[in-house]
Amino acid sequence: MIEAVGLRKHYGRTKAVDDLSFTVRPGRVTGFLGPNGAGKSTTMRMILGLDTPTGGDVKIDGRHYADFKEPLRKVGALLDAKWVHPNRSARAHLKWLAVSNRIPVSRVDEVLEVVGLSEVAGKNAGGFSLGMAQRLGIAGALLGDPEVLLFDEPVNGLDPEGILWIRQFLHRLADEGRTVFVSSHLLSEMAQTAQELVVIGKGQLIAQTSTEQFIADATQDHVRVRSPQAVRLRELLAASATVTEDPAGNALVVQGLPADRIGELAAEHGIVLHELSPQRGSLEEAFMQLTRESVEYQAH
Ligand SMILES: Nc1ncnc2c1ncn2[C@@H]1O[C@H](COP(=O)(O)OP(=O)(O)OP(=O)(O)O)[C@@H](O)[C@H]1O
Repeated sequence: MIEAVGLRKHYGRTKAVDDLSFTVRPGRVTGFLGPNGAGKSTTMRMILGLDTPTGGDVKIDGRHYADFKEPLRKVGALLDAKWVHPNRSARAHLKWLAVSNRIPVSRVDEVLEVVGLSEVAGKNAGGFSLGMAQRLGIAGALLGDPEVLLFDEPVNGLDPEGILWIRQFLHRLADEGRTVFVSSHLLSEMAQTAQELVVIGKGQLIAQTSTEQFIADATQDHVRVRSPQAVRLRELLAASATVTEDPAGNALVVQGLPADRIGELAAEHGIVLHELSPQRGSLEEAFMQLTRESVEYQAH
């Protein structure tokens, strides 16, 4: 379990992380979500003891990262996939990591197998595609068979196949009971990957909730209705719903009544409908709206 309490990191006048508290539990994939510059990487670096907090605290199972005698056995992390010696083979890179962390070298071939790199293990990592480099980074994170795993933007720049592989792999790690904390600036991606979300904007917590709940709260369903008797229909619906017009002014936008009920009401009053279509709010729009609000809220 990862627990941050009142965590802060200030760079001069920039509050990269500002009084941030959250908890990441085992057995689930927890998405760490926020727009670019929200403070995700800074927070991850503080979890790993690579940055010292200006204030507050973050602990892993009640201890600071630096207090673990063999940290790679407790926490594995992928912060930058390009962090590898270009002239070293994948196997040599992992062996070096294993030896310098007193992890049995036999583990190297195991993790290469787990991430599907066994066949290219002897090739220079410098020639790897981004997807292969990500897999090698993940293999490094898994060397110590850690309970806690941190991944910073692991799907950035990957093709759909690579994204799917990472998504399934993260689920597998969580199903094994590990704590999996993965950052992204894309809500649509996280919606498919994470079961829990920690959402931040401008270094502050916006929400910590299940992904399902976050999406339900963030997106508002509505129904688009077109009718040649729009004025009458609008009066009728306004008694039990919120009715506005779409920006082009050629349809009513109804919130608070399902499409079925709108159709029934129109029929009961002999109103002709040309369109009756349920709409779902866009995840990305809702997310941008939420994070924008947090910025404005902070400014006031
Ligand atoms: N070493 C540093 N010195 C000064 N400012 C920094 C430093 N590291 C980060 N910042 C600033 O802190 C803020 C948060 O940055 P951070 O990289 O943690 O955000 P992020 O959410 O990971 O963004 P991204 O998705 O772009 O990686 C930004 O305004 C950034 O410019």
